[in-house]
Amino acid sequence: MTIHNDIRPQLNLVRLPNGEGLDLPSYETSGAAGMDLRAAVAGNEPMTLAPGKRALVPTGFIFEIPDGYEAQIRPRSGLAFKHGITCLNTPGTIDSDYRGEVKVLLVNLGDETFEITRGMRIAQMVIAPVTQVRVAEVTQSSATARGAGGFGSTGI
Ligand SMILES: O=c1ccn([C@H]2C[C@H](O)[C@@H](COP(=O)(O)OP(=O)(O)OP(=O)(O)O)O2)c(=O)[nH]1
Repeated sequence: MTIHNDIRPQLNLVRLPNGEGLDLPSYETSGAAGMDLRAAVAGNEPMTLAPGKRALVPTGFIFEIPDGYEAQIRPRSGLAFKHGITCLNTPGTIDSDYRGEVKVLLVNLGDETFEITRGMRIAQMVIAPVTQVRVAEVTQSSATARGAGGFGSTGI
């Protein structure tokens, strides 16, 4: 019998044919919040992203996010700072019941064409707890000190 001392939730991954040979998503340091995701573009055919253009970049894996969690796909700050490469829909939401290939929606906000090569770490994925609520329609909202104040109502 195998005894598992690791109490972290388990993330099952299914490797797709285009993910053959790619490293698994991984935490780069022991305290990293996000796992880096790699581009599953063809090895002999890098994807080019011209300034202002967007592209859905495959990761080569199906992720089985554990029940009660979601995955958030976020940009890598280095790519954003150096090349203007970010996620258009940040944070992208991966639902726990999604069973398709996870893809990363990148956009080039820089002023030079960017080349995405196979295995390049293009984004990071944070696993976060999700709370679903019961929805109830009521006739009146409860009173609070803030009331309807917002958008700078407390001063800038
Ligand atoms: O960056 C992303 C965002 C989403 N997805 C996948 C996983 C997610 O569970 C599914 C649906 O995403 P979302 O809810 O953002 O899409 P939608 O536009 O609301 O479409 P749907 O009607 O399919 O929910 O698409 C990705 O692979 N990458």
